[in-house]
Amino acid sequence: MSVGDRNGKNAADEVGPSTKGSDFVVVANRLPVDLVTAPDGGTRWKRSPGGLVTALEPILRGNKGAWVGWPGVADADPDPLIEDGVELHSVPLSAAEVEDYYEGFSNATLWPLYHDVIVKPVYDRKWWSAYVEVNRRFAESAAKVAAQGATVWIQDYQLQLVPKMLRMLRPDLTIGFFLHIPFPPIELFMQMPWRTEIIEGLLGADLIGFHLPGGAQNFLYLARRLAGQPTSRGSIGVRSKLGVVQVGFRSVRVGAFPISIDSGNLDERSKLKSIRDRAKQIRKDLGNPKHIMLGVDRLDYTKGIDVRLNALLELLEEKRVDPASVAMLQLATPSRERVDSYVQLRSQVERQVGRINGEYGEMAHPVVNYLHRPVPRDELIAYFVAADVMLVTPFRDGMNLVAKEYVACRSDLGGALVLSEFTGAAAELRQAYLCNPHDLEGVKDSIVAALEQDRDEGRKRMRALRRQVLTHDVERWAKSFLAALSGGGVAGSALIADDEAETS
Ligand SMILES: Nc1nc2c(ncn2[C@@H]2O[C@H](COP(=O)(O)OP(=O)(O)O)[C@@H](O)[C@H]2O)c(=O)[nH]1
Ligand SMILES: O=P(O)(O)OC[C@H]1O[C@H](O[C@H]2O[C@H](CO)[C@@H](O)[C@H](O)[C@H]2O)[C@H](O)[C@@H](O)[C@@H]1O
Repeated sequence: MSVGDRNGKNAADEVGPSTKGSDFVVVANRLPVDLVTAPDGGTRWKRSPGGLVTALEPILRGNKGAWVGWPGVADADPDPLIEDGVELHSVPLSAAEVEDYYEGFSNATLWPLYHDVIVKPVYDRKWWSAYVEVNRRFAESAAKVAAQGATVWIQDYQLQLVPKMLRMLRPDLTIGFFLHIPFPPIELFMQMPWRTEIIEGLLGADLIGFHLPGGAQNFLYLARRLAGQPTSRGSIGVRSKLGVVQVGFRSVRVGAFPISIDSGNLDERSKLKSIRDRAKQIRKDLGNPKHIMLGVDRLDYTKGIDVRLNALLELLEEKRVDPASVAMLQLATPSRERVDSYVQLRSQVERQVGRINGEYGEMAHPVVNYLHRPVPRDELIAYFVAADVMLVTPFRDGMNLVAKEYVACRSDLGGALVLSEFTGAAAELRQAYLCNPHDLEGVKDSIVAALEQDRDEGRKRMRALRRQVLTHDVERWAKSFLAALSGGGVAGSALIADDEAETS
């Protein structure tokens, strides 16, 4: 989506809500663009950060659909506009709602609960009320925008009540829901005071998608246990063998659809001379080290940035890595900056960077080059091309698109990927140097193995990784989900109720 420096209110192609409505509507917490305030006080649109936008952008461009979402700043209510043929409809949030619904319930309750309770989730009744109210507003907006019989695809944990709310407003719609983060194990989910409301909210959809079969399986169990609905018994496959929850006369299907990237486009861009030249310049600017190590993440405690910094520090202390031969580049994009756990993480990471550089850096040559700001897309691609070792070490991650992007950028078959087993991507990228982020010695060994890999072994691994990423792109993800939503896919077999499941 090409987003220029346009004023949010005065764009030439603003539209009123279409009278007929759209046949394909995406509903997500964020619009694919953010409204930002310029130094002169005016507003302009800027591309939003994060994997979700990266993933859905090509599909919408091709479908001339509509997108319902928050414009990214409190109290803004821009008129609808058309961007690359896609109608963008804003759902405004007040400052109090940003605090309670977005920073609070979405990112200090659901996010940590669904990511293995890495930090303790906060259960606050006021936040829950805001979540219900904002979900209702998203449902009402989607109900207005969708044409008769349209397909509506709701995205992610911020909007888990929308499927049921929307179905009540518009029973004519086909409703899909996709969860971009892990769906937690039963023992953790049961902490949630509003657990039944969330499961029932999701059951308003016709198809509920997860990245991995394990998440789908967790959901089936909870639908039986908390909503008391019979479910299918068979195991769920990847893009195959859907599960079923019987809700009255409706069959709600449940499946695993691992998301991916626009790998063809990245492969092409990474071969551009301008990007290759920039990659060479980056190596030069870093002092021509033997090895460049790279981390690219939102500054989030799930991503394990602290793990890789600890590993590097110990490797330097143990002289297993020579500070003169490596340069690490860590891009940590600002994220959820007013949430406590994120504020604490920033201090921790910056202390670690300072310690490594204080002890092992040289004048004008720090070991860790740390950037706490977003960089343009082509600059990021040049980082991927330049990096000898890509470090992806989350404690838990729904997918992790960065791992796939690195692979897509390595048509030279160079580079090595160190990848946490606790990412969704690890299920597909088996030829990476897999590691357990809770096992520091294991992480260190994986980093050393990647740094010291034999050229032929590295090429063999990268060739296999690329085969996977180039043949399983974001288009395949969307098509497989939408095909199943429109009736394709193999349903599970016999239905079981909770009492039978407990004994089986
Ligand atoms: N252009 C640009 N993209 C970034 C930057 N930092 C992260 N990204 C992109 O944001 C996405 C992150 O997705 P993912 O790894 O799945 O993690 P998520 O942040 O939890 O969604 C990837 O597509 C990254 O390339 C940045 O500084 N600039
Ligand atoms: O909108 P923010 O609060 O700034 O956060 C950015 C996005 O982060 C999450 O991304 C997830 O989706 C990726 C694509 O499926 C996946 O690869 C990654 O593992 C997830 O963490 C979040 O789910 C999005 O809703 C946010 O927009």
